[in-house]
Amino acid sequence: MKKIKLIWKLMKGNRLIYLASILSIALATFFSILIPLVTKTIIDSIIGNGSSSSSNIINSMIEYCGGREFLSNNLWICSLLIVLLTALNGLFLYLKGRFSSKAAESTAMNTREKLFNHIQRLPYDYHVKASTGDLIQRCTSDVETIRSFLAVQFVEIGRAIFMVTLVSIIMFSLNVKLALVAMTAVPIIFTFAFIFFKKVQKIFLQCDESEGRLSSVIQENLTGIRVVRAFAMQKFEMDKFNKKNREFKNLVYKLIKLLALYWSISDALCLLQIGAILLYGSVLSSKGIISLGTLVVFTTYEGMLLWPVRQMGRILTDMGKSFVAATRIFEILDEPTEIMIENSLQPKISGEIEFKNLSFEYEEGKPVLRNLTFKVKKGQTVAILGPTGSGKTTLINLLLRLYDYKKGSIKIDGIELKEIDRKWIRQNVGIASQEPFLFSKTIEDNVKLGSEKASIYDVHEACKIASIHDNIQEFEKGYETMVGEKGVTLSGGQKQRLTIARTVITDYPILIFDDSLSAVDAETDASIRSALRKRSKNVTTFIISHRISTIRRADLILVLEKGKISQMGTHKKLVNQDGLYKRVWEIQNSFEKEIEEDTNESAS
Ligand SMILES: Nc1ncnc2c1ncn2[C@@H]1O[C@H](COP(=O)(O)OP(=O)(O)OP(=O)(O)O)[C@@H](O)[C@H]1O
Repeated sequence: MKKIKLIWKLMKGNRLIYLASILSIALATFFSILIPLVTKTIIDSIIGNGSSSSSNIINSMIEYCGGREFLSNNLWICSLLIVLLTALNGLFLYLKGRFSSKAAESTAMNTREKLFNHIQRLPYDYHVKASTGDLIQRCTSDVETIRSFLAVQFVEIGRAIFMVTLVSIIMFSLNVKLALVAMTAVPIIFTFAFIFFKKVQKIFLQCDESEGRLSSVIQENLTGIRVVRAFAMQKFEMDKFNKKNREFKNLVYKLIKLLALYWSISDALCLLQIGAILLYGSVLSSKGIISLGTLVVFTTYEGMLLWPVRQMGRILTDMGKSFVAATRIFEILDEPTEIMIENSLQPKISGEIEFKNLSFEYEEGKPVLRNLTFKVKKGQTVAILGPTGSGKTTLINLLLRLYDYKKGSIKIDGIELKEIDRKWIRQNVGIASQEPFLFSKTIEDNVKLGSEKASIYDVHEACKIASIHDNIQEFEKGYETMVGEKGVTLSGGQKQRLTIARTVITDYPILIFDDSLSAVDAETDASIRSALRKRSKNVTTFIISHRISTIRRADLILVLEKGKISQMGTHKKLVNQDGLYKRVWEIQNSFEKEIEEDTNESAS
C-alpha cells in the first residue's frame, strides 16, 4: 500500500486523466461483454423460438424493435447492433490508450523534471558519494519502468478486474453449475502464471544485469580507446566483449525457452477449460437446461476472460519492478537539499578573509583540517602548498560553502561565512578547479559562463590572460569552435587554460586556482600570473600549486601538512626556514638548474 502511495504521489496533476482512462476501460469492457449477449438473443430469441425463455427485458426490447418476425427477416439490424457495440468498444479502448499514455507520459516527464531539479539542489557531498551511473539509471530507466506500468500494466489490471466481475455475474445468473465449471481454471491459470513469472523474474533481472555489463564493456572500451590502442589490448578487449555477449545471449535464450514453455502450457490449460465448457455445456444444452445461445455466451466469455487472467501473473510480477523503481526514485527525492537559511545575508563582498581555529572533518573522528588560523587582506594573493591529501581542496570547499564547518570560524569581511547565502557566496568566488570541465557549447560561450554580460572583447582579453587566445585564433572556427562535453577537440592544457579564462573573466572579488596553474607549462604559468597581477589589484586570489615559481610572489604562503598549517609567511621567510617549503624549493631549484645546464650543453 505504501508503495502504491509512492506512485500515486508521482501521478500528482495527472490523476484525473488517469481516472478517465480507467473509466474508458470499464466502458470498453462493458460493451465488449454485451456483444455475446446480443449473439445469444439472436440465436435464442430471433432465429430460434426461445422467446418464452427470454427475460422480459429482452422480450420488450424485441417488441420495441418491431417484433421477432420482423427482426428475423431483417437480421442486418442485429448485425448493425453488434457492429455498433464493437465500434463503441474500439472507441473506448482508443480513449483508454490515449488517456493512459497522456497521464503516463506527463507523469514520466514531471518525475524526470523533479528528479533533475532535485539533483541540482542536493549538497555537493551527496554527489561526491553517489555513483553517476546509478543516478542516471534512476532518472531514465526507473522512470521508464513507472511510465510503462502506468501506460499499460495498471489499466490491464483494471480491465481484468472489470472483466472477471462482470463476466462472473452474467455467467452465474445464466447457469450456476456451468459457471462453476467455467471458473475452475481461472484461479489455476492465475496461480500458475503468478508463480511462473515470480520465478522467471530472477532471469529477467539477470538479463537486465547482463545487458548492463555488456554496455559497460562497450562504454569502457570506447572511453579508453586510446589506452586500448596504445597497449595493443584489442584482443583482450574483444575476448572480454565476446564473453559478455555470449553470456547475454545464453540468458535471453534461456528466458525465451521458459516463456515458450509457459505460453504453451497456459494455452493447453485454456483450451482444456474451453473444452470442458463445451462438453458440459453440450450435455446441459441437449437436456434443454441451457439454450444454444447460452453455450455460445459461455465459450465466448471464457476466451475473453482467460487472456487477461493469463496476463495478470506477468503484470503482477512486473508491478514489483515498478514499486522498486518508485522506491529508488523517492530515495533521491527524499534526500535533503542544501540547507538554505532563510534571511541569510547577501553582503557586498570585498575579499577580506579570516580563518580562526578552523577545524573540519568529513567523517567523525577523522579530522582533515586542524586549527587553521590566518588572515588575508582584500586584494592579496594566498598560496597553499602541501602534500597530497593534506586538505588543500577541503579548505577551498569550505570557502565555497560546499561543506559547512562546525568548529572555529571563517569570516569574510567580518561576517561569519555560515550566515552568508550559499548562492551569493558562489556568485562572489570564482574557481578554476583541478579537473577542467567544459560544456557542449562554443569556446566563446564556455568562457562567457563566467560573466554573462561579457563582450567578445572581454572574452578575448580573458583568453589572452589565460594564454589561449593565439591557439583559438588558429582554429578554423575560432571562438565559434564547439567543444564537446569532454572538450574532445582540445588538449588537456588547452582545456585547463579555458577554465582559467572562464574564471578571470568574472568580476568576482575572490578567485581560486585549485592546482589549475600547475597543469600549464612554466612559461604559460608565468605569463598568466603576470597578467593576473596586473588585473587583480583588488581581487583576493587563492592559488594551490606544487610549483614554487607559481606561488613565490604570493603575499602569504601557507604550508599545509596533515591538515595543519606547518609554516606560514612569504617566500623570502620560508626559504630561510627549515621545513617542507625549503625542501621543495631546493629540489625544484636544482632540477631547474639541471635542465638549464642540459639546454646550454646541447646548444653549444
Ligand atoms: N568527501 C569526502 N569524504 C571523506 N573524506 C574526504 C572527502 N574529500 C576528501 N577527503 C579526505 O580528506 C583528505 C584531504 O583531501 P583534500 O582533497 O582536501 O586533499 P588535497 O590536499 O587537496 O589533495 P590533492 O593535492 O591530492 O588534491 C584526504 O585524506 C581525503 O581522502
